[in-house]
Amino acid sequence: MSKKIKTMKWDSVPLEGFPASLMDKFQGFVGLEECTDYGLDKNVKRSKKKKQVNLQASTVQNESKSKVAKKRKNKDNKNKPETVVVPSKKIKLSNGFFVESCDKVTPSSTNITDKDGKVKQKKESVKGNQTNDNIRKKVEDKSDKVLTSTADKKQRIGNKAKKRKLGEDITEVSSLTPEDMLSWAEFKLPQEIIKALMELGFKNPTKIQQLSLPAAVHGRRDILGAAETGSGKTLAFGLPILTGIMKLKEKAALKGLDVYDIPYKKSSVKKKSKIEDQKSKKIKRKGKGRGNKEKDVKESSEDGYSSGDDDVKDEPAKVRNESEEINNEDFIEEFEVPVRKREESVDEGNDSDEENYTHLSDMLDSDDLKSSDEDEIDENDKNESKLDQEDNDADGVDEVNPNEQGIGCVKVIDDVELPANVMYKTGKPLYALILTPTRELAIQISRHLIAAAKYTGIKVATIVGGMAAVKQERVLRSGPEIVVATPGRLWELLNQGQPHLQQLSTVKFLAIDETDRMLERGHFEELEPLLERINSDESHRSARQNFVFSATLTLVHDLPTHMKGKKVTKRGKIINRKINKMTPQQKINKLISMIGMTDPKVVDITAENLGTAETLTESRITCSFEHKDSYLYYILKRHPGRTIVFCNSIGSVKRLAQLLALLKCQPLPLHASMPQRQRLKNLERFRDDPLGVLVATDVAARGLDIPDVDHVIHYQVPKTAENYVHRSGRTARASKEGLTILMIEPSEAYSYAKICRTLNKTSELPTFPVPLHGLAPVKELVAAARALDALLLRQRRAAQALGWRERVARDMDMIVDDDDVPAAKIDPSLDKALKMKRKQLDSMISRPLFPQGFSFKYPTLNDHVALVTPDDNALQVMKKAIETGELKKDKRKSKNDALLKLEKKFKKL
Ligand SMILES: Nc1ncnc2c1ncn2[C@@H]1O[C@H](COP(=O)(O)OP(=O)(O)OP(=O)(O)O)[C@@H](O)[C@H]1O
Repeated sequence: MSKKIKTMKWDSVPLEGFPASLMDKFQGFVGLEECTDYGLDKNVKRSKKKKQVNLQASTVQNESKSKVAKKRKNKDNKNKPETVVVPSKKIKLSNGFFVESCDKVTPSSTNITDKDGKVKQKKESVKGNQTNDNIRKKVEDKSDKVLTSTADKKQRIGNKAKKRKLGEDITEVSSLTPEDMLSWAEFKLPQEIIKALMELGFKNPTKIQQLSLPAAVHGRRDILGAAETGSGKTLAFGLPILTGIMKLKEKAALKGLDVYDIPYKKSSVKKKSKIEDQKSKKIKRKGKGRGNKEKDVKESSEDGYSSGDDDVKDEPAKVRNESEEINNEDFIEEFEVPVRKREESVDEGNDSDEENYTHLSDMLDSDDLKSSDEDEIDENDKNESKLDQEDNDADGVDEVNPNEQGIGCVKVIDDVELPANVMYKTGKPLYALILTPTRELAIQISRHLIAAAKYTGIKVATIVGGMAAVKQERVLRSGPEIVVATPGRLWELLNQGQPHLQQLSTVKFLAIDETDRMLERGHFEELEPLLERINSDESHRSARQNFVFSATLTLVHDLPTHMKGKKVTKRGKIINRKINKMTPQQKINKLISMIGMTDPKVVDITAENLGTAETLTESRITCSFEHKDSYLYYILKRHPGRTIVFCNSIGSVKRLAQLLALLKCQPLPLHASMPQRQRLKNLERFRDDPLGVLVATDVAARGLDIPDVDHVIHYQVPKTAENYVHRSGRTARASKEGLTILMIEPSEAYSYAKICRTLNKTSELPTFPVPLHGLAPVKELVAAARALDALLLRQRRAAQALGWRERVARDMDMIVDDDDVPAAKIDPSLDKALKMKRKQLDSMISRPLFPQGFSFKYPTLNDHVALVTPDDNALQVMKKAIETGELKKDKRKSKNDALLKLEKKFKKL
């Protein structure tokens, strides 16, 4: 040990985020940090000073350099072709921003002159161009009706080069003006948010946004929202959260209060009861006037904003009209809170702080995504802890290089038990927590929020498994106002004592997306303790605003057969164990109590279609198990388009992806046992390819917002009606049209009938038209691919067996000499057969599948040079079939009576 260290004394240091009075509650800390005698901090400061001195010196140099550079730049500019920009409209926003709408913005004159928006606006114009390119490409693909293999390839490659991130919008930079945004005015959202919405091109709120924003923003009510898939639920909770955070910050800054102490929610509710008390007293006093007064109140609440009768949309207005005793201050302002000076560090909002934002591709581009076997199932991010621990070990030296200081810094935390009911204040409050069931959804929601919060300075962090925890911790250290997370990783970091997350019990906003899925028993074991932790402080729980959203919030699926009806025991005793399934109201009540909501407003607009989008066209294909692959291949080839094929298991996804790859369909698999890096890559590739085929499990069923998915194919009947709704909801989003095809084999008839019953379908789904004569050559081709697949499987198994022999020998410390080394080829006949089959398949794929004169508009299923006509559009084909009544005949003729019988049977039950 060096002399310096020997002479040092142990000293106590304040822990980040903990008041000194609580320090003695902790036991088990072994602090070696003091060994550094704060040398690290000092040195950091010193190095900062050094940097400043260097900066000053360099500015003198830079000034002279910049003169030269300017000259060069001018010279360069002279050489460049001049771009003339003619702004068609220039409007000044109330917040002082200028908005121009130009036909061509390359580069805008505003971009050059406007200091504030210089970089951002340039970026936007680039994004806009890329977007246009993308859309143009798609339009060209479809309207030109010609797809050459080279063009197709180029397109795929071109799209790859763009590297947009998951959840990033591809809509064109909108040409909306502030005047177009009037329909948002009634919600009184901050100008910064309106500006972002304008740029996103969101001219009007969607129905769910319209119905939930008044109660959420003005009434500060908890919201239980159920609306069809793709209807904008994310912003229905995102906008109130962003607005609420801005108001809280504003209030804290104005009055010098501690944000932690400002209650947010329930003012309206408490006040409502107070007002109602006063109202009733007044009304009693007024005697005769009572009837009129009541009528007035009722009328003001009948605003069409709620499906229930507990609407508070007009509360502020009502209050003002109603009584003079109740003054007309803003709802937040009404609270008398203990005045406490804020800590200096509270005001941390900084737009330009890029590091505070989590960027998916930042994570992807760096090599800290983990390898395949580290990453298993979303819902159970458990296995990651060990590997991430290694990352954490390195984390201590992340910001300061120990070698530079000469003395390292060691943190030893010995199984610390943090008291659950302690309030943690880090000076950078965590305002909102958003929980989602899948990692991809968390990333997507973050992106949507970041886009809406573009001008607010609010930072959003994404905390998900499958990515290095060290980066996520770093982002958390910067104190983001919003954390979007999956339960597993959040729970892990929370238990590791991550300071920012210790504020979970004081969050002002909690949103649980896809709530019904999240709270399903046995799915997220971390969720229950998480909620316990979040609800551990009663005063904060009751002041917290909660948002619970899903397309199937009020949908209750049938119980599995084993849970209903009579059961005969081994001894022959008959037990009637009929369990009644929950009613929608019971389901909602359960959610309310589990989350700790109070007085929520229920906005359920799923009544008619039970969660599926109005613009969705549903259909089915009934076939034998044997022919499912052929039907699927037929649809993919006959009706090309961006398609998601859903399977019920990881095994099915793997098998199908392998088969489709052999058939040259370029499938992109997605399932929970893939490495996270690959999952995201495949999703991004799928999004960028207008002819992409994603083969996925239900991990992709909920929430994913990939624009312009043309078809959703349920390769297997989903296990529940909820899954059917969510899978189907990946198409027909944001008022666009889409088609879903449910593939049913006889053994799935029961599940199909159950889904129909749960979704109140009075008749069977219409059959998707597939001409049988068109299917014959497809069957032949698929059979050849399957044969090849079987041979490949044999080969893989044999190779695995050989590897196994070698491994066992090594494990037993056996000397493996040359004679023992297995022959490179296990079975020469297998190899030969493989070669032959491959050749055969390739030649079949290259041949026209249909004889000349075949009724299809193009001659082959497999030739990319084939013409694609609008008649090939599956949605149009289906719609036409419905219109012409082809289906009625089909229904009578078909052998699906078994399904109808089953359905009838269900009705009798
Ligand atoms: N006001 C709006 N105007 C136009 N588009 C909007 C608006 N609000 C949201 N969107 C867009 O609608 C699409 C669907 O939104 P979102 O993902 O929030 O749907 P959702 O209801 O949560 O769907 P799901 O139930 O599948 O999770 C997104 O691309 C989003 O950008």
